[in-house]
Parts: sequence; C-alpha cells; structure tokens
Amino acid sequence: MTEDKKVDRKCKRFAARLKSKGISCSNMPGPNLVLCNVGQATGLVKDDILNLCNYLPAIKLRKFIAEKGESYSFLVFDTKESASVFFNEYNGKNCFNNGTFLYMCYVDSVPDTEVLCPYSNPEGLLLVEDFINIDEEKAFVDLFNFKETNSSLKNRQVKHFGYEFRYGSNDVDLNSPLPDKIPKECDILWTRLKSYGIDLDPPDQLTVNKYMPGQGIPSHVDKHSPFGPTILSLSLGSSVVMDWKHHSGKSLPIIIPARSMLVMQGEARYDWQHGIQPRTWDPIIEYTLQGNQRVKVITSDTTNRQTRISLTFRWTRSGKCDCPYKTLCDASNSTEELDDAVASNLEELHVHQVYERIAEHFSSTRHSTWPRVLQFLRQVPSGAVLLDLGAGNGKNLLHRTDILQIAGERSSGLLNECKSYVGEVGTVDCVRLDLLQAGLKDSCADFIICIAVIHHFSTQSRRVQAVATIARLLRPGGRALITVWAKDQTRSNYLCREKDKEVQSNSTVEVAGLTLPVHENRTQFQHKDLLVPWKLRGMKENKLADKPECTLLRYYHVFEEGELDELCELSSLLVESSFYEEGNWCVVCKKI
Ligand SMILES: O=C(O)CCC(=O)C(=O)O
Ligand SMILES: [Fe+2]
Ligand SMILES: [Zn+2]
Repeated sequence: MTEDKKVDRKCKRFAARLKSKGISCSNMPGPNLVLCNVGQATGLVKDDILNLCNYLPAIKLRKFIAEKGESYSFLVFDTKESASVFFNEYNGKNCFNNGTFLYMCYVDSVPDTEVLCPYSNPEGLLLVEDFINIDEEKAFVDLFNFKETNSSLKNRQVKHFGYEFRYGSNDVDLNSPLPDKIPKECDILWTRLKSYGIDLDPPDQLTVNKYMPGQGIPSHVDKHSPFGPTILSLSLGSSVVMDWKHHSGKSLPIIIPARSMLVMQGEARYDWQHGIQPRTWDPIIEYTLQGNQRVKVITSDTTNRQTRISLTFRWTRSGKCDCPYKTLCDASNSTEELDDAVASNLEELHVHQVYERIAEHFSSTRHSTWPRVLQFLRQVPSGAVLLDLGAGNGKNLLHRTDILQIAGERSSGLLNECKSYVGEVGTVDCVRLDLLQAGLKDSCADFIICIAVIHHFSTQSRRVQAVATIARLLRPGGRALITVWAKDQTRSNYLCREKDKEVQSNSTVEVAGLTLPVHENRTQFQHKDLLVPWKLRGMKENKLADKPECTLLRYYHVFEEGELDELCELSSLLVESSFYEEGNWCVVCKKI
C-alpha cells in the first residue's frame, strides 16, 4: 500500500470515531479542518499549531478551537484554499518535536464556542485601567514578589499584612494584629483614588495573592461581617479574566488588566461572587452590537496568562453586617428570629422528613459508639434506668441485661432500625418520642444520653426547651451526657486533609422565608445555621447502591464553645465536665 493510502485509511478510521461524537467529516475541501488526534486532552500546545501555520505564510488562520477534555481540535481558515494548503502540507506528517503524526479531515461545521453575555458590569464595580504606570507596577512587584510564605494554598500563594486572613472562617482575628502593617508604599493608591471620586481612609488589611499560570481562586464573596463596604484589588504582572456570578443566574466574565484597580462596592461587594478559573489561558473577549445593545463575545481565541500578583485591600470591622443584600450575607441567615411555627416547619422539612427518607442508609453508616459515650455508659450501675433520647438506630445501646434501657426516637424509620437491632441487645424498650413533647413521666431516668440531637433545633428557645426536657426526665442527682456538632471543626478528622481547604461556593436555599447556606462537606463551617447535604444511596440486597439517588439537606445549628454549657445552666443542670471530641461539644451534667 502506498503511503498516501495508509494515511487515507487512518483518517477514515478517525472520521468514524469522530462521527460518534457528532462531528461529520467531509470529502469536500472547505475552510474548516478537524485535527483528529491533537486536542486539549493530548497535552496540546496551541503555539505548536500556530507555528505550523506560520511556516505557510500565504494562509490565514481565523480561529483555533480546542474544547475542554477532547483529543481533537478545529482550525478555521479564511478560505478553502488556505485549508487545503495546510492539509496537503501536514496531513499524515510528523509535525511536532515529540514525533506525533498529525491526521486531519475537512468538516462542514465547527462547534459554536462563542458565548454572548451582557456588556454591563455589576452595579458598584469600578475598574480603573492603567491606575498605576509600568514603573510603579515594577516597584510593587519588587515589594511583594515573595519567594516563600507562611501560608500556601493549593491554588496560589498568599501573604497577609495588618491582619492574617483566616481561610477556615474567612475572617480575621481582630485580637491578633500582625507585626507587618500595610507598607507605606501603598499610600499613593488612596490618594490617587480620590481623583476618581473615591475618598477612603487607608485600609488596615492586605492580602497579596500570587497566581502562577494555571492557578486561580474559587468563586466567593468576601465575607460581609468582618470587612467594610469597599474591597480593592490592584493587579500586577498579568491580565486575567475574573468571573462574576449573581444568585439570579447572571454570569459575567470581566477582563482585569495588569496595572488596573478594581473597586468593589454596593452590589458588586455584597451581592455578587467573584472568582478566577484555574487555567493557563483566558479567552479573548470582544464586543459587538446585538440590536442596539452592546454585548460581550467570549471568543474561542485565547491568550496565555503570566504570573499575576494581586493586592486585595480590606477594611476590618466588628459586629454583624447590616447590609441590605441578604442572600450572601453571613449575618442574615440566622434562624434566631423565626417564630415557633416557622421553626417547627423548617425542622419538619429539613430534619424529620429527611431522617425518614434516609433512615436505612443512615443506619447502615452508623455502627461504632464514640469512646466518651462508652465511658459514660459503662459507669451506669446495675438496676439503673437509662434513657437514650434520639437513639437513632440504637448503636449506643449496651449489651447489658442488668439495667433498663429506653430508646426514644422521633423518626419512625430509625425507630424500626433500632427495633431490629435491639433484639440482639437485651432489655430495651423502644418508644417514639419527640423531645419537645415527650410523654414520659418526670424524673423517670437515672441516666440520659442525648447524642447529636440538640443541634437539629432551629431556635434558641427550642433548644432550651429540648434541654429542659432532659432536665425534667432526670431524677434529682441523675446525670446526662449531651453532645452537639461544634462550629469549629479544625480539631477533628472531619475536615479534608488539605489544610485550609477553601470554600468553593456560596450556595444557598430559600426555606421558611430564610436564605440558608448549604454547607460544603468536609470544610470548616462558615455559618451557625446551615443545611448539610446527605447523598442518599439506595440499598440493594443489604448493600449500598453505587450511585447516590439524590441529595437531601439536613438543618443544623452548630455550636460555639460554651454554648451547650449555657443551655444546660438555663435548665438548672450542673455542668460537671465539658469537652470537645471529634468535632463535637460534649457535656456531662447533673440534675440538682
Ligand atoms: O486576585 C484577585 O484580584 C482577587 C482576590 C480576591 O478575591 C480575594 O483575595 O478575596
Ligand atoms: Fe475576593
Ligand atoms: Zn452583609
């Protein structure tokens, strides 16, 4: 077989494979080519392709399209003559230094990768281009281009001045200012901003971000309560596309050039999220008219990023944010003001109904008794009455016949799980029971455990009532062990191993007229009242199904240190010991 025929056959095989991806190759020469075996997924370097074109000066390439994750790419030439010059020169040839033979076909059409989006910027966003000149940029780069930092995130390097930005809680500790204040070289910035009508006192906190090409920052809003109404970002070294997202669904990419100053106030500061995608390139964005509206065109052409350093200046503050933008505001999603009927409805939807649905799956994941619970249970003397309030599947019930155990559980699904387990245990009564309406007699128990329950009540008054029930059911002198989830997870294994894992998103759900944040599993809690996803898996022959069926959201109020102790004291329970174990606050208390 001749060489040409071999190449031809190879191309036909590629064409058949591409057809299954909806790409139809053509025998008729036209201006478009598909490169069958080079694409983003093959580690393609766009410049290598452009170089091939540059060797053929008579041809003109309009567009190069490499879709994410694909092993092919497209070339769009100005004419079919240009395309055929390229085709005849390179098809089936060893074109790259790494020995790759390039195979290509003509195609009728290429994917439409151009995306239109509105021209306007978020309200309150001001981008001042050329805010500093090249000499000033160089001076700032020299000042801040650190080699080593104390904190290095996965995505970029950071350094702080004035106050350290704490990545778990996304705030600062006002009680521990840093010895390094914002360098005085920055003072020209506030003076200059005045000439743009922005009159500010000097900020007191600076985060320097250094991004290598390929690095970025997850989409976020700078937390409201710890910082004031203006955030500044000065860009050095490289332009970048910053993506802006509004909770209404609006999404805007904005080119942030080097030497520009970004001023975020109003909606842009409080109601939009911003982020930078971790990639080595950015799309080139052009402008066009659609009707009489100016719109942005995100083209499939790209530019390569360079190292970028940004200076984010903030003004620290204390107290709860009082902005009028509620969706992303950390101060607005507290359930504290809810009236009781609404709180009860929230718990019905996001606690009770969820446990009913996940009972079997939940139970299959809960087996071991925590060490401190075991320690408490072991000291229960013979003949005692022990109440387990919120017993779940009964995993904390002891294999003891010398005490009377009563397992109380609100969820009938879990109570069934508990009943089938209890058969193995000994003398246990299982009762359906709601902590706010417990029908049991006063002072009926010598000992009570209430493990991971109280955090499901959504207002302080309901939590007080729940703990008051524990106090009522205990006989004088009786003891209880109560545990709840702690807001601080930094001392537990719950967090992702990666230190300072950044929060990826700020998703929220409207419930009971409130905007509740949805927690991202294995990250530090950002809020006190939140929804925690449970990925529900079905069961097949006593084994978990491979794929989650759906995600359900459980409501939690996570506790600060001392908060549980306070609840106990409100119910005249004497706190004998109080400790932190595996992400939980725990107390042992005694009824007086
Ligand atoms: O790099 C930037 O310009 C943005 C940095 C940022 O958003 C932040 O530090 O909060
Ligand atoms: Fe930010
Ligand atoms: Zn706010």
